[in-house]
Amino acid sequence: MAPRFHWLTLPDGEVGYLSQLFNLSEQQAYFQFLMNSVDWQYETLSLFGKQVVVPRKVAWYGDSEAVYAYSGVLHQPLPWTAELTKIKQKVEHVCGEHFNSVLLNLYQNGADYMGWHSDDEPELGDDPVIASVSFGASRDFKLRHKKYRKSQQPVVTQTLISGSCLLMKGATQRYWQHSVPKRSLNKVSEPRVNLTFRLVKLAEI
Ligand SMILES: O=C(O)CCC(=O)C(=O)O
Ligand SMILES: [Fe+2]
Repeated sequence: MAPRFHWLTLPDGEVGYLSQLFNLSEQQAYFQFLMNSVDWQYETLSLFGKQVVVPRKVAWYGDSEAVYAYSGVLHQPLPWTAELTKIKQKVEHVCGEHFNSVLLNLYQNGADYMGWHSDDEPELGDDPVIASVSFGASRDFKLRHKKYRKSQQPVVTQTLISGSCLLMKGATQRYWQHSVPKRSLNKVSEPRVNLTFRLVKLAEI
C-alpha cells in the first residue's frame, strides 16, 4: 500500500506528515551522499544593512529557469544530480505534486537552527506547496499561527525524523510561520540534512 500522510489538526493550514518515506538503507545512502556531494555553502544575508551569516549551510538545485530572489539576491540553481532527481521523483509521487527546485539545509548539530519565517516569497505564488524531507538527526519543527495574540497563539511541534516527509500546502504560509529551534549539544550532537522541494513560478516575459 502507498504510504499516507497524517494530517495535523491546524486551523487555516494544511500540514501533513509521513514518518517513513525512505527506508533505513535509503536513509543511510542518501545521508552519506548529501553530506559529501552537495555543494554546501554558508550564506550571507543583508539584514537591516548588516551582513549576517545564516546559522546553517545551504544549497540550491533546480531547473535552470527556477531562479529565486531573496534578500535582494538572485539565486541561480545548480543543475539536478541523479540522486536529487531520484529523491524528487519519490516525493512528487507520494505528494501528487510537481516541483522544479530544492533548497537544502545542513544543520551540523543542535547549535544550527532556522528562525521563524513563512515561505511566502512572490516566486512561490499564492498558497505554495512545499515538501520537506529529512535525513540524519531528528529535529523539532515548530509552527505558530501569525494572526493570534501572543498569549493565545497556537504553537504546534512535529519532530521530523530521518526518512520523513512533511508537506505544507493550502493557506499554511499565509497564516503560519515555522522554525527549527536550537537545541543543546547534549540533545542533538549529530548532523541533519533537510530538503525543501518547491515550485518556483516562472516569471512571465
Ligand atoms: O529544516 C527544516 O525542517 C525547515 C526548513 C525550512 O523551513 C526552509 O528551508 O524554509
Ligand atoms: Fe521554511
